[in-house]
Amino acid sequence: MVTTVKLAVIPGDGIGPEVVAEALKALDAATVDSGIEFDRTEFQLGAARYLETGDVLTDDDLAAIKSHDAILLGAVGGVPGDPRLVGANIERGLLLKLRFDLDHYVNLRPSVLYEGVRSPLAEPGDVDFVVVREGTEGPYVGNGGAIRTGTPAEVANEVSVNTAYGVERVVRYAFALAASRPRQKLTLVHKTNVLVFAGSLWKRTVDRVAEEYPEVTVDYLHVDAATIFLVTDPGRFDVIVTDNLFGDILTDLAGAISGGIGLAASGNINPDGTFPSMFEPVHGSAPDIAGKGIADPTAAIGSVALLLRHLGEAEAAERVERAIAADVAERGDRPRSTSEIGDQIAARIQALQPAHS
Ligand SMILES: NC(=O)C1=CN([C@@H]2O[C@H](COP(=O)(O)OP(=O)(O)OC[C@H]3O[C@@H](n4cnc5c(N)ncnc54)[C@H](O)[C@@H]3O)[C@@H](O)[C@H]2O)C=CC1
Ligand SMILES: CC(C)CC(=O)C(=O)O
Ligand SMILES: [Mg+2]
Repeated sequence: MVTTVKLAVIPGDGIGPEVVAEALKALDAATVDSGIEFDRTEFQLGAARYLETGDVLTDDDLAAIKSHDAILLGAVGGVPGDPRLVGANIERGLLLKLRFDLDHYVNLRPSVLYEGVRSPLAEPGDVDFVVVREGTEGPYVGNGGAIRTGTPAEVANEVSVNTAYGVERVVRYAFALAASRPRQKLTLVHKTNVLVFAGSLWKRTVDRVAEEYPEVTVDYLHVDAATIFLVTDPGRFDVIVTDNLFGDILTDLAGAISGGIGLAASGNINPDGTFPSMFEPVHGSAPDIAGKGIADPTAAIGSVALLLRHLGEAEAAERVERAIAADVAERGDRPRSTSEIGDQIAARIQALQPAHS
């Protein structure tokens, strides 16, 4: 019997469509002759659509996306500072709206330094950790405003929202993940010394849930110190749990130390299964390299592995991951185009036969 998965594909802007095309090659290669097939619908959303039509995300778009089983997204957003996009709020009105409305409260961002990949760190050691970034709260919720805008007396607020409900559910997810990994370690990253109200809620929640996981070693770092240790001793991290803003920043750094942002995959997960989860590279639309065919599609392909694992297709996910590991191990300094990398990873995926065949 073949299971059909309804997949919403949002290529987006800049390098988004370039890397999504390669991710779809990997998805096809991983699921050829398998028990799963993808019924794909493409949604043209992002800065380009906004400039053409004035729409960011209509109610019809949202309803249609919700009717799918999963989402694959490239990246959205134009050139930072483009005056035509001021006020359009593509990131908040599209990307964050999807994450919030589809209750993607876990933003899962693994970092592995694959063998053969060069890190900018002289002695990176064993880099293998996962950032569990809260995805629906924090300073990204749009709880703010400004007065006297444009005058010397302007005041702008952007208030971070942290609820007991929201913090507890992501902390519980992070503990369960830590308990399932060999090193069983969880690090809370926050700024409890200054952000005392939110910090206290996060710390108390971690301490309380920790009592249910005696096998998990719990550590705490202020976010500024965490940036030091990510660079000087990344091997100390296993699972990091943190808020939306800190997680956003730390995962670009994590991508950089693990060989580059072009390798960093992510999943916006709704663990309850009420809404479709969304898989995307950590990076943005990279307008500086868009259209040149030089974007690294590995992060988007890695996001396909996360998608497959989320759908319960562990064997196919593993083949994608093994193909990526084999590809990056042999990269060296040889320049390859986006499509060359995608073709070669897809060929490796196909060559790795399923264990049962
Ligand atoms: N999930 C999303 O859709 C995200 C969207 N954005 C949006 O993307 C636009 C550009 O944002 P930036 O801050 O410049 O971040 P960015 O991640 O797009 O680019 C930062 C740097 O990394 C490089 N880079 C990114 N992905 C790469 C890849 N796959 N291969 C090789 N190099 C890569 C870029 O060339 C650039 O030099 C903005 O409009 C921003 O709001 C930013 C982050 C995430
Ligand atoms: C709109 C931003 C929150 C996107 C981003 O930078 C991210 O999710 O990493
Ligand atoms: Mg980011």
